[in-house]
Amino acid sequence: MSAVHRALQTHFGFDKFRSQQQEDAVKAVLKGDRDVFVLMPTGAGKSLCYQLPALLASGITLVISPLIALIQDQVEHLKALNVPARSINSKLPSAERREILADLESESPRLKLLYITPEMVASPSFQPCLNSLCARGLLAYLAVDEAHCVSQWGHDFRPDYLKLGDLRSRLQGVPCVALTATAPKRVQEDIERSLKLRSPLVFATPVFRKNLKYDVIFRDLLPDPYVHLFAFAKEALGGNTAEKGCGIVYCRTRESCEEVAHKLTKLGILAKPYHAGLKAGDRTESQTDWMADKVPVIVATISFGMGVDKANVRFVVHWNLAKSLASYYQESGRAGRDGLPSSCRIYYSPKDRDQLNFLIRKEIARKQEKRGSEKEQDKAPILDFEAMVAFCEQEGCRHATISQFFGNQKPNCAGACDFCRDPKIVRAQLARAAALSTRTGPAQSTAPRGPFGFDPELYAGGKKGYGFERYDEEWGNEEDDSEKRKKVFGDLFKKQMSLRKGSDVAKEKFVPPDADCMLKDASSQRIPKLTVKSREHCLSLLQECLTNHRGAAELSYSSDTIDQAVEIEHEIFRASKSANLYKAAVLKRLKRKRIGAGFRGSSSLFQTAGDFLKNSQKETDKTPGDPICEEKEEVETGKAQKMKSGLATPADSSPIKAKTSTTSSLSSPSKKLTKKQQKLAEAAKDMRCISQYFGKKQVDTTQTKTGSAISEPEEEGSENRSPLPNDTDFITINSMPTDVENTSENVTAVHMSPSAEEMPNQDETPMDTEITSNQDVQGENHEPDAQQKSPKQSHEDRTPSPPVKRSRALKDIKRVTFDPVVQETQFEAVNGDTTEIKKPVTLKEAADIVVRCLDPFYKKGKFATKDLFKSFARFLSHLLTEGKTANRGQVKMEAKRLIKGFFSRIQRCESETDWKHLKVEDR
Ligand SMILES: Nc1ncnc2c1ncn2[C@@H]1O[C@H](COP(=O)(O)OP(=O)(O)OP(=O)(O)O)[C@@H](O)[C@H]1O
Ligand SMILES: [Zn+2]
Repeated sequence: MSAVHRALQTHFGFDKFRSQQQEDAVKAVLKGDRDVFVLMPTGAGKSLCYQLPALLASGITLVISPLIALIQDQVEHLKALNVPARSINSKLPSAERREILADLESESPRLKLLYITPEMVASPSFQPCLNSLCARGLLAYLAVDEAHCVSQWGHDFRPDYLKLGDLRSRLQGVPCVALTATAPKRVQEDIERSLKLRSPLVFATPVFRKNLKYDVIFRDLLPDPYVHLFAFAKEALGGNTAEKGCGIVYCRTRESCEEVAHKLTKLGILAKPYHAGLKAGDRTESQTDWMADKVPVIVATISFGMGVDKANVRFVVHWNLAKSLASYYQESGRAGRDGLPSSCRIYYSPKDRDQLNFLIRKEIARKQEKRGSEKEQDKAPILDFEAMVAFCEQEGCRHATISQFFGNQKPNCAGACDFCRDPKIVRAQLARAAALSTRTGPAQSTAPRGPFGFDPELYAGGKKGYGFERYDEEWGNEEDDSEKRKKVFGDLFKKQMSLRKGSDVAKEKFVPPDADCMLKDASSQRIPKLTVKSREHCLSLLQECLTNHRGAAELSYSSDTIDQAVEIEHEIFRASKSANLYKAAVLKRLKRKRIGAGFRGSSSLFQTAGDFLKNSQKETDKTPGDPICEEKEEVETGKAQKMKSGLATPADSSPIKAKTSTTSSLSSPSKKLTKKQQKLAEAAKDMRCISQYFGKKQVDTTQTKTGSAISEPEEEGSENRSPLPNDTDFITINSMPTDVENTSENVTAVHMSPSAEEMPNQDETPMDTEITSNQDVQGENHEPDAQQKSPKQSHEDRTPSPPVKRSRALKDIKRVTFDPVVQETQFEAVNGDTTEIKKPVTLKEAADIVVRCLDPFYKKGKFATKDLFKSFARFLSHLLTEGKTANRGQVKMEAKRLIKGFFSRIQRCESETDWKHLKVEDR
């Protein structure tokens, strides 16, 4: 037996080395002629690579370790083995410190290993001791544990580790051993450079594990991802004839853990969730049941798995993307530790990618704001994440990507990944995914800007580090809507106040999208002054337009129209150079669609679901592809028809529109508008709708002349001169792009004078209705807006009113509502209370109302499936219309009451039986 093996046995009690790498590394260190770099996974036994040589060499090994806690562990462990190891640190009692220093100063110190933090190494108090050891040639090795801390690319970067380069220079002739777990190539290079390792011998555990089969499935392309996952898990576990095996599904949120576990169990594989939201007892039970093979699948956030070493993990699924390729390798590496074939799969979704990308950037920005500066290291999480995304979106061997990422040679995959097994399938999947999304590159949506791609001013300060672990725990705990609203209001208010004080708000603070923001490129600030809220509002208009186009029978508001609207909005966003051009393009889309939409050929106020279906079918036949893009203007579509078609946007429901609606439906349902008139009216509505949301400076020439309102149109890119709330962009007539020039002129005309020529029915509106509406607007709706009003606006509100019509038009125009939900509610309240009082809602209208009321619940995961959501919406719509003649307001109230009652009794809708009782009890 060699001296090394004997020492291994005597001092550490091990019969053999754990791996060839470990033995080779120990021997290389012992030889002492070269620096050594040890790259092995956690738990592989790296420490032994310097501890054993330290015992065999003469002199002292100085071990740098980043944390006192880690040091204490190591020292305790070595002391228990009777190895003379000590540490000098700030927590050490002074008597002990004196004792250690005395030993180190002695002629032949007893100590073999001295553990120390990088801060202590650099501290003046330690310098005499260090110099003395150096001068007397008593330093055997310099060991740098957790060497990745030296790299700015590493997630644990410690500035004091950089000083180790200087130390290294002072310790000429003392071999250095750097140790870290598997690290990306660029981190390895950084370590070598920073620690001034001289052509080190590298001992690295190869990352390639041929028993692991990697693949990526695009989740959005699947008809039912849960069924897909179930089939995969079943196969990986060996079907029914399986010997005991188990699997892990990693999710980012608590909700998805619950959801996936529930689905798998329902489909036939017992699965338990594991996340920080569970009671400690339940969490432990999930883990112990899984460890004991009582439950085959654990569905967990990434907090699960630390220290879990289970050999028979047959699959590791990532339902959500990992934050970096390094993390993914580590997490997926929990599969197949027994060496048997196992599978690692990612259910990839670009939406998921965008969300995580946003979170990562937000976290970095938080950190930057906290520290007040950007640093090189800020780039690391982005690059790591981009590597993860590239892994999913690539056409190439997955194993090769991982190996090369960690600086290993390209391995012989031999069909252990989807690409090597069948590249055609991977390519086909990518092509389908590309067709589904207009997006092409991984980092496109949040293209880096500024030195590190971030504007540190963008986000609020954070509480701790990058804290990625928080993603898995807090992602699902979003503030509720009212909180968000309050925040938006609060921010606007503050901004207003600072403007009033004349403070210099040089740069608009970008309000980042909420976590559940559906916009693509949501955090992009490419278009100056275009806010997320504005975009979201436009999205909702497009979505609504699409929904109405398709019809309530499909109840498509909830899913595919959303996706479609998201695509259209994004397309407009990408193609627009300025906020005004963006808005004009949205307007154009809405306008086109509206003019062509509605219930063609029908002038009846009442339409059966059957008629509706027929109409929408006709429409579908006529307009293949993008329903918004393909227009067919129909001159004969009457106002009443349009109103009835359910194209009710917030502005559609405005008093002006309500009035028009009433009169048209009461007095002249068959009255035809000329094509131009119709365009004018529609443009007016659309413009008002968008403008109201954008909180525009609506230019009314009367106002302009009297100087009581905004006197100058805002110019593109100019600073805010307006005292109006600044969440907003401004549509002004002068700055409207040429392609909507006619429209904007007409808008002016309508706003200036909603005369009979443009809106022929208005004159027929009874005055009392008008006044009532106006009072409603003031009485019910001013309150929420109060904070946002500028002094000027308030002043205007107090000035004597012009004639009623104009006064009301101006009220609408000046109204600044930042929250589309609030706005919508307000307008609907007006609408319901006054103008449509006698008009019974159709099934389709009821469906619109129901879907809108129900949508927030769906988004909060209150429905087990989308189908359940649709089904429930359908059920409620029928319930609310069958044998009843209620108006919109009543239907809405009733819908809200039913939904509220429903969810007060159940946590989550799991099946159709959940609402069976509704008819009996609640109606
Ligand atoms: N040759 C060996 N035979 C058996 N056990 C070993 C051997 N070498 C090390 N070990 C044990 O393996 C465990 C992990 O070792 P160690 O803590 O050195 O891992 P590591 O690679 O440094 O991990 P980390 O990255 O967490 O620091 C320890 O309990 C250690 O005692
Ligand atoms: Zn491969």
